[in-house]
Amino acid sequence: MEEEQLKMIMEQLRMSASGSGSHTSSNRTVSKASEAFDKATLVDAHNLMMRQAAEMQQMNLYRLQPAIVEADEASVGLAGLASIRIEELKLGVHHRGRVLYGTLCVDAFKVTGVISLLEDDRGKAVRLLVYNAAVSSSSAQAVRRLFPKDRAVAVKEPYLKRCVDGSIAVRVDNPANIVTAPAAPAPAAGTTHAGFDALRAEGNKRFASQDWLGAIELYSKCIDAATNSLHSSSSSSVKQDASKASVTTYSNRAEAWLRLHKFEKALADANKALELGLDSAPSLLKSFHRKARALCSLQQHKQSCECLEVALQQFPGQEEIRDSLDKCRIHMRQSEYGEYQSVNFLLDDSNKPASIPNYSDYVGAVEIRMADQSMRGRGLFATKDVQMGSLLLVSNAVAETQADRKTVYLHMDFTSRRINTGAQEDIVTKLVDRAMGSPKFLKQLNTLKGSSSASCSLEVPSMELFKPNSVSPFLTTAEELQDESAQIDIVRIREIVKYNAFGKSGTISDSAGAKFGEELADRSCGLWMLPSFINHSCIPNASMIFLGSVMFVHAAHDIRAGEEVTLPYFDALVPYKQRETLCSNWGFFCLCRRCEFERSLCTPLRPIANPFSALHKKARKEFSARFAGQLSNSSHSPECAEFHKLAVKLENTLRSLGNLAPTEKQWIQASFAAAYLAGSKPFGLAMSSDSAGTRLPQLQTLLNSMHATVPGHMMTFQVAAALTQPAVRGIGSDCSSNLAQQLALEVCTSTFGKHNPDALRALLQSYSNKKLHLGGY
Ligand SMILES: C[S@@+](CC[C@H](N)C(=O)[O-])C[C@H]1O[C@@H](n2cnc3c(N)ncnc32)[C@H](O)[C@@H]1O
Repeated sequence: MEEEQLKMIMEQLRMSASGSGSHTSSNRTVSKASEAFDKATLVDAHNLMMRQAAEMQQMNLYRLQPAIVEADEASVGLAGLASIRIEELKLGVHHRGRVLYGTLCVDAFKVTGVISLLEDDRGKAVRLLVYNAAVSSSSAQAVRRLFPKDRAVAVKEPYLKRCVDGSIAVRVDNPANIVTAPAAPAPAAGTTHAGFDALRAEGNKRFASQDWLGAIELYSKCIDAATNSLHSSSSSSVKQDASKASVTTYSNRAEAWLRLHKFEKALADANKALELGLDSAPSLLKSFHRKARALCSLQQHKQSCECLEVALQQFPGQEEIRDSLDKCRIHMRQSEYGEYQSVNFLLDDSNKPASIPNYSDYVGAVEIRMADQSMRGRGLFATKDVQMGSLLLVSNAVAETQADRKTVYLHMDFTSRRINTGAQEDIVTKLVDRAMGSPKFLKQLNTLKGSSSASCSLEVPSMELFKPNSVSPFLTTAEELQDESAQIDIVRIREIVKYNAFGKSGTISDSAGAKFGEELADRSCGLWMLPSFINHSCIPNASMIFLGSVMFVHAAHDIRAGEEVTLPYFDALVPYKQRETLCSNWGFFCLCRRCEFERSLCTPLRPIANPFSALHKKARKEFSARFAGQLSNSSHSPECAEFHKLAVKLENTLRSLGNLAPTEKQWIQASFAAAYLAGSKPFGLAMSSDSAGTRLPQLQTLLNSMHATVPGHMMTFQVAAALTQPAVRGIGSDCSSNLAQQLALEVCTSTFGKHNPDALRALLQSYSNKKLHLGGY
């Protein structure tokens, strides 16, 4: 990416995001409110901006996914807000307790935020800037559907700001602060059979062109018209037509909601279609399927199975339902008993991201409790003794971004006048979108740490909220759905992302933490609900792997009942100072035994730690290159000699430190593992002792240290996999011993969970052959 180009684009966007570009000729500096709210002038400016935005998009240099957060933005309920007119709005004021009603009088478009124009009942207009609305920037259609022309809207607690060019606009950072009125009722033509069919057919056309919102709008009109006819017509044939039309259309709308990942709405529509139940078999079948899919996506696998069992009773010969039921039962076993056949996928030669199966959530023998050290807040604890490799939980990402190299996520902070980039911005938008219409999801989300304030005051939420198949008492009530967005607080959501989201590709720069929005490298990032309660340790007892966007957490060592489950938040196979910085990015200071010990050795280790930290990335790279099948290649990077020297120096320092406990020595060796590896015989320099005769630890000894310190680390697994390779065994290390082979299997169990020895060996072999491509540290 050309930095200059990016800077230029950001600047253009910054201008247009502030209202309109100062380069737009038709924009004048306006000072008087009466001029500022003149509809004709504003429509002209709007149309010009829209054309310019389209031109910019045609340049198609980058796909920009911007999001902006500025003020404190908790959304309140509509009830009790007093209305305010456009001319009464005051500049720079957040009109608390007020609501602005109006009609969207132009086609909306999106640059950094959605831009539209709101007209009130006095014919005055004001530009509307809506940020963080989850509409794909590439789809002008989706923007128009979300903010349709001629639609009545209410803007809660409007905030009027002056833009850089002098124009003024109502700025909305939290999309939950805009309530769009339902579409106008269906025209009279819809009250005949042909009319219903026409509306539904038009909806189906929109559906076929993947305009889900457009389809939903037409389906809704069809349902309204059918319902009106049912109530108002005296003709029994019209009533029958109306009832048939609404059953099919509810079912179709359920599918459109499914496509939009609005599972609660999909479930409500599928339920309605089944309740009315007068439909012909194909539509009824589809409704069962749609209900089952919605329940499955809501992690209600038991209910999903029940739904399909009822369907099978009604349609005994239906193979499709039988197939779905079989699949659903697999999910049921996953979610209830943790029975996953993930190893099959891991060992499948053709394993590709696109073929990753759907996995259900699972909650094993863990619960949330207050952590022992109160400043750690809540943590996840084992409820019984668990063995190494036991599955603790499986969690689907609730929001994830897998950005490619062409996608740039922008964060424009107008308060600090900074523009940052980071995939976390996209997560915020996705979470807001998901929270709209899902009170249960919002409830779950709001249990996560979302501020820097005292961790000890955090509440311990009920585990029922996170367990798959648990419905009651978190059913969505009609009341909750009425003002579904009332609780969405975008500032809090942004903070939640800051404290809980992380990258999964396993490099230091990919981890999110408090580096929110600042790293161009933050391209992959996600949020997992229950795993967000797991605290960090530099000597963790759990490990995580990702299959697609699903996180599997295993016990990486035996864990006793009542013990806290911990994970490394970052690559913890690095020396103390690096870990300290990474912890501080997450907003805490680590008090684990390893950190306390290494802190006490900062002075003697400094001559090694400083040069190592500068070269650490190179060491990792060298190791990875050597590991990736080039072991026979005798060439190595010039730094290898440097790593070797550092490793020798470290061994001598450890010796001079006298009586270190074996665990303490292992911690230090693990911190500098990359230096040992890149400077060692099999992976780097072809020698294992220096001229003075200092011997470096054997590979197996080093592996033991890494495994004892950060089990489940990908580099640890790679070393274990290498131990099983003849190329490494042949170098005269102690790798061929049974003990070494046993250790390799143990490391594999820590990383991938319990499997039979043959499967573990196959995994080690498969990794050696580079067939596995997984996230994790
Ligand atoms: C993903 S959350 C973990 C759950 C959190 N403890 C809670 O109560 O919600 C990350 C936050 O937990 C706290 N934390 C995690 N590990 C910690 C540790 N080892 N020491 C102190 N605080 C820690 C920090 O405040 C961090 O920002």
